[in-house]
Amino acid sequence: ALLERWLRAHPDPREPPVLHPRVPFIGHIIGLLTEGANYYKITSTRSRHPIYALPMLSSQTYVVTSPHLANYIQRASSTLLFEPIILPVTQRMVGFSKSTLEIFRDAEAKKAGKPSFMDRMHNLLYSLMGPAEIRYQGKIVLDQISQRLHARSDGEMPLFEWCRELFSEVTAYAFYGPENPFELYPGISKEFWVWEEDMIGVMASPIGQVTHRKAYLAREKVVQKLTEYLEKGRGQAASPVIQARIRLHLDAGVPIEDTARSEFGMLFGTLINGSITVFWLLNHVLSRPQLVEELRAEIAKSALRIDQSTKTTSISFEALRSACPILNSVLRETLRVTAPMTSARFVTEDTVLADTYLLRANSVVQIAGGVLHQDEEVWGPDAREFNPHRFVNTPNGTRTGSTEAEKRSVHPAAFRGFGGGTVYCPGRHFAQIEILSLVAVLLMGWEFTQPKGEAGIRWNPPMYEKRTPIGVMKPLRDVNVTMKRREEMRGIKWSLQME
Ligand code: HEM
Repeated sequence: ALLERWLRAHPDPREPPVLHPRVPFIGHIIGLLTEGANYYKITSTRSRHPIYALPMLSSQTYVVTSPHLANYIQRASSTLLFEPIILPVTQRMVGFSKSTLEIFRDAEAKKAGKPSFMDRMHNLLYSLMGPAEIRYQGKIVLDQISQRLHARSDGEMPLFEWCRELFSEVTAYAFYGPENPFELYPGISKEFWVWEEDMIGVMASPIGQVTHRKAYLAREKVVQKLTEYLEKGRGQAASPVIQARIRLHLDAGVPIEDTARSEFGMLFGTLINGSITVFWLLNHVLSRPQLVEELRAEIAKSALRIDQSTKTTSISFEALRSACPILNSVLRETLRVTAPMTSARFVTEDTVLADTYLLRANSVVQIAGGVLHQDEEVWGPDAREFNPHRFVNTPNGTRTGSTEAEKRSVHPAAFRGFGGGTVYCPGRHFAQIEILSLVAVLLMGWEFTQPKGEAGIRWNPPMYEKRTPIGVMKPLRDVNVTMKRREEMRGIKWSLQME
């Protein structure tokens, strides 16, 4: 307490204002653990500064709530690093060994000024997942979605569970090939989501295998199947990006089991945010009948082709991307209201931000996406509402307001759905192919009505806002619907195309 008092009395005047916890040392840690993504909203209401410091034990976390400063954080990528944060987090998440962690840290290469293991991984992902490189994999995922929807019969279902199963299976197929564990062992997808449900518990507990046994065992089952996948050489049919990742690991001397654990971490990136986003997008659209009609008209006009001779209806992803502004806007708006991304970076040396704020070495700085996404200054008075047309004119979004001056384009760093700067999600092009195409075919081909015996569909479940902010927020309950082919689309064969 004395030390804390001394530190409080001697801050550098350039340091961001400090928001002291109500319980000394650990108050903010307790707040984050109990309030999750919500906690930054609570502290930002108390602080009201564009950047402030939350002291935690002997260190501190700076929280950024202005798009202008978020932009500076993105640009200071030589001293504000993702790697010192993501490596220990991934190790706790997937459980690889200490020796593998050292291979990933690659101190030798860094000392010699050569690209480290993580640099090479970063370059590999960004070079193999660009819009052009991802087209072949895009075609596979679209074929998979078409085939699986054809095989589906009408009936009742829990929408979130259905979305995540379908999305997990088609995505795993596109990344890991036809002999991926999700394809060979149908129960594995469920195991993956059992782990996801309690992954924070497994990560936070020093003895997760005892205290959060169910989730821990589920993870180990998936890892075991991924290890078998690698041992049997099934990765040879994987996408180019996965083949290159596997080669990079094995060439660097990472054991097969830890390579499998690293791929388990990749599944976290590829499956979770996308599945949850599809659910929320459908929820926001299907609960607004007028928006459903508007989107159907947009897709029918710009992206749908009907071949009467073969009774095939095709939807072109390229047209969805470039000629369906409302659909694209709805995707970004869905992320804006459900994704409180925090872009955490480790401050490796004292850094002065925007010529004004001093960030101390060995601290953490986070961009509070959840706060930024609800800021009325940034988005206008309807910041807390879902506005499907917000991103129609520009991908950065337009501020709502009553005068022309108020209706200005939003700062490009305010939308945090895919991060930004050097850690701009490399999977975003692929996610866009899957999500836009899946939603478009569901809207054109199916109706979602209330299940028998129920008074209506219970749309808009509450979001799991109190979870530690790791991605798009999950719904706290599922939404039951009856999914039925539209009369005018019966007997039609669907084909999702890239072009
Ligand atoms: C809707 C779907 C998705 C969302 C909302 C999303 C969101 C994000 C965000 C916000 C970040 C930045 C994290 C930060 O700044 O700290 C990120 C990074 C990342 N994402 Fe995604 N993502 C999605 C889909 C995917 C897919 C399909 C992949 C598959 C490859 C992927 C792989 C990654 C990876 C590997 C990183 C870390 C990049 C690096 O180390 O530089 N994501 N994602």
